[in-house]
Amino acid sequence: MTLDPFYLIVDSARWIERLVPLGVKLVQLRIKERSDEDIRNQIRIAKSICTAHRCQLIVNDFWRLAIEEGCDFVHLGQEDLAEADLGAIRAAGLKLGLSTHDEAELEAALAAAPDYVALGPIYPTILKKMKWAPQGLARLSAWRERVHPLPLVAIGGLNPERIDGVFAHGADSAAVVTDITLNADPEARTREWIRKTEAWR
Ligand SMILES: Cc1ncc(COP(=O)(O)OP(=O)(O)O)c(N)n1
Ligand SMILES: Cc1nc(C(=O)O)sc1CCOP(=O)(O)O
Ligand SMILES: [Mg+2]
Repeated sequence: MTLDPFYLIVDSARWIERLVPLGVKLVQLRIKERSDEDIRNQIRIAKSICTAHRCQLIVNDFWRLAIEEGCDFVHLGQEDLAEADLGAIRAAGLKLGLSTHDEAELEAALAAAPDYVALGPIYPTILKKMKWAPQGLARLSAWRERVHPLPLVAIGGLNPERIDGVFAHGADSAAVVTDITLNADPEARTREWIRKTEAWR
């Protein structure tokens, strides 16, 4: 399986409506602290937009809703993984991406036979408080060796200036939130990301 090198992560279907039509091919819907009803509704809208634009939708955390809504890819962190029913996810035909932040998490992730592994935060992130120091690029290269032949996703503090570095150190896809969603012109920044990742596509 291959992943698009530009992996957009957003917190609403509204963002998906705005940015996916620009040519985004891989997007994660990462919604926190909303009712199941609201999240279900946003998954529905996101799925319909992504289908129309041939964009791969990945649902973060809410694997039950993803199954019920006929999605085909979920992302889970280690705490999510501990509580998830992997058998049910697989039986429903969903692909699975997993977060890792240290050796123990990498072992646990590989044991779950995921479809990709993410390593973060590569650089400091302002999106959420994290207990891990920035991993840096050398760690990404080490993960590349360990994760092969699975795709490796880099996440945390990425921007267009840092893209070439993460790919040169073995990432297959660069995931991003605030560099786009907090940008003064998210549409222009999205186009810049698509251009900058073209060489890796
Ligand atoms: C591509 C990607 N990598 C890592 C994460 C983080 O997942 P998790 O550790 O479960 O934290 P939350 O995103 O749920 O706060 C991710 N979502 N996507
Ligand atoms: C959601 C998330 N997970 C991370 C991890 O390391 O697992 S870093 C991160 C935040 C990514 O946002 P930004 O691109 O704004 O730094
Ligand atoms: Mg999670």
